[in-house]
Amino acid sequence: MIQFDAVHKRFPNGTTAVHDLTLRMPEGGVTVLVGSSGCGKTTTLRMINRMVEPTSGTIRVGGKDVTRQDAAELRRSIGYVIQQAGLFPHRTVLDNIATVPLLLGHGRRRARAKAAELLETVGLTAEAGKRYPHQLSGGQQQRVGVARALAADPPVLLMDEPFGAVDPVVRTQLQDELLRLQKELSKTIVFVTHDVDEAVRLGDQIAIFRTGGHLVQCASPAELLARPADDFVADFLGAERGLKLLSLKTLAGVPQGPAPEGEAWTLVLDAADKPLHWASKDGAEIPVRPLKDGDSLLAALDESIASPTGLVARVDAAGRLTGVTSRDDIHRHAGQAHSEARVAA
Ligand SMILES: Nc1ncnc2c1ncn2[C@@H]1O[C@H](COP(=O)(O)OP(=O)(O)OP(=O)(O)O)[C@@H](O)[C@H]1O
Repeated sequence: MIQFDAVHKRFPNGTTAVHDLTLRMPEGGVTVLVGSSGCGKTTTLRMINRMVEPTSGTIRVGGKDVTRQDAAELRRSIGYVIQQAGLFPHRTVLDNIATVPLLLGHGRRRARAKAAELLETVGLTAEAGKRYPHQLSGGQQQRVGVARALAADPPVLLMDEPFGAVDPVVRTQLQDELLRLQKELSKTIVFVTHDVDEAVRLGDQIAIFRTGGHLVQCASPAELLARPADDFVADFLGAERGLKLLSLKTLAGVPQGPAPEGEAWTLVLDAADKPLHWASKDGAEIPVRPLKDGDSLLAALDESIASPTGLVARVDAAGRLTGVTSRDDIHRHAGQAHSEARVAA
């Protein structure tokens, strides 16, 4: 767990970057820091590993005051990932990842073996390990950055806009990858971003800052979306708060019934019962996007609008049809999700 108590940071030029910050970042969870430019997110992050020293207040990591620990040692025990990956250009990818284990005194062979294992963990091939950073795409470089930060198996990972410089498709892939890794590794992650959708997707809790380094609200994504503390938070989250909330709720538990037969539209399946498309009596075909229980209510709402029948095809993990759900049922559950979030908040 990371605990900030009454932390202030005032730079020598008089700028207050962080103002009286008291914040708890739970162990094994992802805390996302968001807010407009210059509101103190990076400064907050960098005070955790003492790249910036607080003016007053205390920061504890795992119960220990960071200012009482050797700064270099502390930094080695905390993974740090930045936007441009920050890789050493003249070292191979494998050697980049092996840097920290080497610094920690592991032998060269052990450090490289660990690096090879991590390459695979972040979804890169052994061949990529032999290349130099400039020979990789931006998304691959970010994966290397994550692998390098994980190399010492630190309990804490600091990530400063790690996916800010890649296109939206790669960004979504990297987010998925991080969520998958986090399920396995349960690190205590502090993640800075400008992107509200990224925050909602990744955060167990989101801390919203405003200029002057003031923390305005810290809550789970569902709580924030259902009950923003003030107009600043509401504006920051954007006009589509309701839809964002639906992105957090899944289809599991929403009723389904048999697919219609002999009506204006029929759901066509292949031999393995996998939905192919909707077909009308006069031969028109409309694509179908079958959804699984783990897909979001937002995806279901979207598909129910695209579907010519208002019905959403539901499939099991193997892609076989389990039933269909009506637009009305999706609306009802969407409404329920909102009331539950309001009550819980
Ligand atoms: N070394 C420094 N000396 C003086 N002022 C600084 C220093 N570093 C940051 N600041 C100022 O402190 C404030 C907070 O900066 P910080 O980088 O923490 O914000 P941020 O929320 O991460 O911003 P961004 O989203 O633009 O990266 C800003 O006004 C910034 O100009």
